[in-house]
Amino acid sequence: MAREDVKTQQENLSEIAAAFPEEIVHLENITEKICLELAEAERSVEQMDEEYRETQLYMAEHRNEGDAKEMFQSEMALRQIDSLGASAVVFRDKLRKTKASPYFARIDFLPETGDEGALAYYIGLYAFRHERQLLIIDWRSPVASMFYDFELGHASYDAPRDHVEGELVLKRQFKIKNGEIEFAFDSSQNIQDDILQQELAHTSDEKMKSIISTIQKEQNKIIRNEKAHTLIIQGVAGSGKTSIALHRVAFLLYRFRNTIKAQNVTILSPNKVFGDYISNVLPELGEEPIFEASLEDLALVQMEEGVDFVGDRNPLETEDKAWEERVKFKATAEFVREMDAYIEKLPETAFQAQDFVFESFLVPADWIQARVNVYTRFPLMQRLEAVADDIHSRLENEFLREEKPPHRNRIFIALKKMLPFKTTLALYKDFYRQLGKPKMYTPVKKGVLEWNDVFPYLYLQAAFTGLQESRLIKHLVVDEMQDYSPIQYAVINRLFKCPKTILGDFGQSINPNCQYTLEELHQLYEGSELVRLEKSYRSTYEIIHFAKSIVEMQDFEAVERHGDAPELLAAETAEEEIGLLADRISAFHRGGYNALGIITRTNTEAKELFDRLKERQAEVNLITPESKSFQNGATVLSIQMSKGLEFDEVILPFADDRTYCTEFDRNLLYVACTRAMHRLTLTCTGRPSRLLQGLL
Ligand SMILES: Nc1ncnc2c1ncn2[C@@H]1O[C@H](COP(=O)(O)OP(=O)(O)OP(=O)(O)O)[C@@H](O)[C@H]1O
Repeated sequence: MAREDVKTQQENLSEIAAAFPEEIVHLENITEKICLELAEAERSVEQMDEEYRETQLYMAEHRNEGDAKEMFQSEMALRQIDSLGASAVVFRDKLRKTKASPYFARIDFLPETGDEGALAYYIGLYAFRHERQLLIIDWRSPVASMFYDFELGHASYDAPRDHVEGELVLKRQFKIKNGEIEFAFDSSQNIQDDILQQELAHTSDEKMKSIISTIQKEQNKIIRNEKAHTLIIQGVAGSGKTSIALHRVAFLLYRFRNTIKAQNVTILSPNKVFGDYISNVLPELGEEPIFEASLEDLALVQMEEGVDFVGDRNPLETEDKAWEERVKFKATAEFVREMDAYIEKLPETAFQAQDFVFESFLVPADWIQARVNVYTRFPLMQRLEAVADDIHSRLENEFLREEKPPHRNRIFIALKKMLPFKTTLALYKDFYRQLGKPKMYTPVKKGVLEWNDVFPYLYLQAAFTGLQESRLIKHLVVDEMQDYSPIQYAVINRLFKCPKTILGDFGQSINPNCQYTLEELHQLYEGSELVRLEKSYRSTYEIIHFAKSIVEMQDFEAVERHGDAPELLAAETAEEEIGLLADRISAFHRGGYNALGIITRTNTEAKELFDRLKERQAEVNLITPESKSFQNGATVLSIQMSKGLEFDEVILPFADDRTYCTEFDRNLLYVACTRAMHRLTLTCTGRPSRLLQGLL
């Protein structure tokens, strides 16, 4: 550490000691107690380790003595020590973190009904108790909500069984690092915004981080909403939607800890890179990571044997009009209605009841059809199973007969023969035939579906043979909601009947073939709550102002954090533009930022640019749709792959009038520009895009 830094730190400490002497003492006291608990926790871990080793040794020494019962008991003991040991390690690690940074805020609250004066609450990532006294409260506790929701003066909170009113008489914020107070402010000094600014001014991290000390009031409302079965969050780029959704999961895991565990929550995210980028937030909040899946993962699990599919094509990279028509046709709410109408008629069209005859037994066709119609809640194949049982019981009850009725499986096989279409695939083809649009189904080859057929197929499969519904998942988070089509939502709703948090930004829709609207999505979830976030936290005021002008959006606010205005570098030739980019990449590596994103319109362009930059020895990475993780450094990637990510600095190459010229391209530019936190540069060869006219 440099001498000046040491001096500043010491000066800082003495300033805090002069302004808040009681806080220095309080921190010392609490640290002493944390150390006592930590020493105990460390002893407990060591003891478990020792017990585990001893039991293992004992088992190794006595294994050949042949006492199976004793070995079994030792095995069980080992498992129990292992599981207790794992909890002890988690507890110890939490205490270690608590020691380094025990709390970030203090509120003094005077309840209306209290007669003991104001109570001081210290708020931290984890609650901390010593000798049965609660010394730090969890940020998710009801009392802590007042820190986020109220200024000094009247305040209230909802405890599980009570609503408490009173007055906040003190609100203090801290930053404690390695057990030392780095700063402390009272909110009466109106410094809260400065703390948020400091957080936002940070250079980017490889993984998304938690925001518990600066959660804003409108965000807190969403995080703590426990009433909505489905909560839809429409928020502008950088408004903290993904952060909030993950903090909301942490809140739900805390609030409903007896019924929901991390393994009961899944997040549907656009790709593996994004999944990797957000994977640290919940562990940072002291919770286990949740399962991340993409639509492709879901399809792989559900798809019937013998049917395969290929990944999606990028609509920006294809000129295939017939394909475009197929995709557009299947991406509307009307298409779901067409499928529903077809499915409703399935019991009659996909099953043609005939008399069931076995030796002298006879069950008439109309009785069979009536039974099939009764089981409305089941897929057709399961209905046939149920009807096979019904027929079997009916025949068994014909007790006057000498003959035995046929085996139930034999009846089921006979019923299956009454299906004119034996497979979902055959039925799927018939659906388009009935619509008079057989060309809308164009498989890649026999048994291999195009991506646009995968979810319509699964929807039909749900009605014909059934899907494996998830009972394990009790909360589903859907990120980038604007990227899913109505039929995909229809299948998601079949698979996950649990409460959902659905978030995204319809302004960031980058698929010209899917024009689903927020209103349609809202209507799909009857009784859902829709909240809007209009303030962006990621980018500087200048970047937001620029992005907002591209999409001509009004309801879009920026935090007052200033930086350089976005700039446009125009080159005479393509070669010159690549040279400019290579220079910028070198300057980035010499500078203080961690992450630079060079964002192209398509994946093909990203690959080509990467190769050309490599030829010039530039130090860059490439993210493709197959990539699995996100790293700091300079990275070339497409707009599609940049969704949800952020970079200290963004360069948008090829911002010329041929590359970005349609109204739809405005959305693309908006997504790319709002990935930048601190700095944005556009480069082009020749005429700049008309969409940028007058903006730079
Ligand atoms: N209250 C806050 N305090 C500190 N940082 C915040 C806060 N809210 C959001 N941020 C930061 O703003 C950035 C954007 O957040 P996030 O990625 O969750 O936004 P988003 O709405 O999902 O963005 P996009 O739709 O553009 O992908 C992140 O760096 C996040 O940490």
